Amino acid sequence: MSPRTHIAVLGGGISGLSTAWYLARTAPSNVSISLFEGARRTGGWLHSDRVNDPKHPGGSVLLERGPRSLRPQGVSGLNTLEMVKALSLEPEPVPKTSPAAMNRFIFSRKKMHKLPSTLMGALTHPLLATKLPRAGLDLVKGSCKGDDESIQDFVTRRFGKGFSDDLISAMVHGIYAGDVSKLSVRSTFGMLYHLEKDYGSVALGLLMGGGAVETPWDLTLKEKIVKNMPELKNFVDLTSIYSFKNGIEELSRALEKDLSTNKRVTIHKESHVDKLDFDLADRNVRISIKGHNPVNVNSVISALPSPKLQNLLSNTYPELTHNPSVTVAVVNLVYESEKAQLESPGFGYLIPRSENSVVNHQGLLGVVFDSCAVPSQDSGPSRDKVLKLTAMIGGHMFDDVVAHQHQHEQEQDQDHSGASQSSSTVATKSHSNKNLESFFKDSAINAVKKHLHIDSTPEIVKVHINRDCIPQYFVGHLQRMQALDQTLRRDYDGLLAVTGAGYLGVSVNDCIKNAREVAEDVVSKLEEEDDGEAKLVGKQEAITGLERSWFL
Ligand SMILES: C=Cc1c2[nH]c(c1C)Cc1[nH]c(c(CCC(=O)O)c1C)Cc1[nH]c(c(C)c1CCC(=O)O)Cc1[nH]c(c(C)c1C=C)C2
Repeated sequence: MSPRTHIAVLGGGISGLSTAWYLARTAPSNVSISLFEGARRTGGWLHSDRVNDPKHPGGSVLLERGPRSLRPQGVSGLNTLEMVKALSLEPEPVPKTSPAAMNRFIFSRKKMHKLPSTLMGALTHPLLATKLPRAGLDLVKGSCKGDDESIQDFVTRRFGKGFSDDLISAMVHGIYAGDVSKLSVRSTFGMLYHLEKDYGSVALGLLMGGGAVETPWDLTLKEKIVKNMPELKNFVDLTSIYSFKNGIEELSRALEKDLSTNKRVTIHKESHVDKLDFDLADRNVRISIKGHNPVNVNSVISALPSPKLQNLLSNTYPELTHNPSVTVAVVNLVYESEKAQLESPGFGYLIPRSENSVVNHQGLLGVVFDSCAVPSQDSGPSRDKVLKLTAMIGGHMFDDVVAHQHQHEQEQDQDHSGASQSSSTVATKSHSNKNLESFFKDSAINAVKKHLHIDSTPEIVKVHINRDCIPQYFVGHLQRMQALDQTLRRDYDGLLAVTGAGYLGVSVNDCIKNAREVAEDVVSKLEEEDDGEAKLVGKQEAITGLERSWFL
């Protein structure tokens, strides 16, 4: 029986791989799936490297570039765990009782402070003690008049000026590497928005047990997973975060391996998709690929960054290009543990915006204590003999930091040569990139000296600049996603759906859950024909991948 319905997935990141995987698990056998991976996935934010340890022959350390752990809690956490089990991966759990689970810090006013672990803890945090009388405002303040506002405006309106400068801006650095004055409160901290809308006060709403943001689809999914895999409950109850021996990237590798053994799935590696042409009457999409013959399919699910999708379309959708993505420089530092120890073990520390002009003019977002956060990833003699730290730099401050550094370089060059630069642009650029990496390296080492009092020289230093790695949900994001939902439905009638970190959640768990939702929805639109085979048909409620934007 030859396949009659062909679905294409664009993008080889965790969202694209998960979408293809869920399609392969749920679509009837006559449906074929093509995954166009695009640029090399290993260049991405979820990449892990294993590096030989020069001081301990035979030993190796794992260096991560981006998020290094997953949370098992909530419906999205449970959903990822179910995938982990289905792929026979072995999670390395970090128990709730470990220092990494209990101690997250914020460096402010020359001191480390423990980050609160609950929203109520945040409202009564010592860093905010002087502002507490204003926090009482939350109980009497009215709700936001519009549909959205920045995190800073929300927090200032409810709790008074200054709240967002310390605690909140630091937390926003640790998840979005973003700017509290630009990010949408509704899309990033939906719980706060809903507590205010439903109870008129964040504190009151919390006391009343409110704030959960779960769609009907989430609730059904949770019920299904808990019923089918009751054994996950124990793991969730005991585990704060988990990773894998070879890092988070094990998940993408396992998905790719599983897909490559499935006869219905074709993986087009390093395929550069140029253009998408839609024929609504024939229900066909023509995919043009650089250097290859075009491929015709019945439906496309794009898991590409949204500006990349815009480049493939004839129509213009401002919603795809409104939000920028930030660049984060990641500096992995490996010290010999005999010479370098943490005073307070934990997950790491974050730097708030308010510290920026004082100690953090170099754009430091925070530092992860890797060997404490996810122990057990280093092998052989390196285990327990290294202190691994990762500094994250830039984010929303990246361009300013780079501009500042270039200006500094030019001033130094002029001082040395007494003349302005005359080298070619290319030479200047590569020279600057090298200088930039060495600047990030020095910034990271100096920050660790200053904040953690670690003076020894690191044995391994790796700098990686993750370009455009975290999409920034600016104010009005959800409304733009709702508008996009309507226009995609109108213009493509189910021939194009979208998923990925640029739309409805940046976390790995969100990306996987949203991939599942779009894949299962597309499969549910397959209609059985007289001969018993399944075919994709156009319908009033064609799938776009953005349906849940109406429930958030
Ligand atoms: C210092 C900067 C960063 C640190 N992690 C990230 C940045 C930019 C990236 C990141 N962190 C989280 C996410 C989303 C979830 C995911 O995909 O796993 C992303 C993209 C999770 C996260 N990290 C912190 C918090 C409070 C959260 C939310 C969920 C959770 O509680 O796990 C805090 C945090 N991040 C970093 C540090 C050093 C830190 C706390 C001390 C590093």
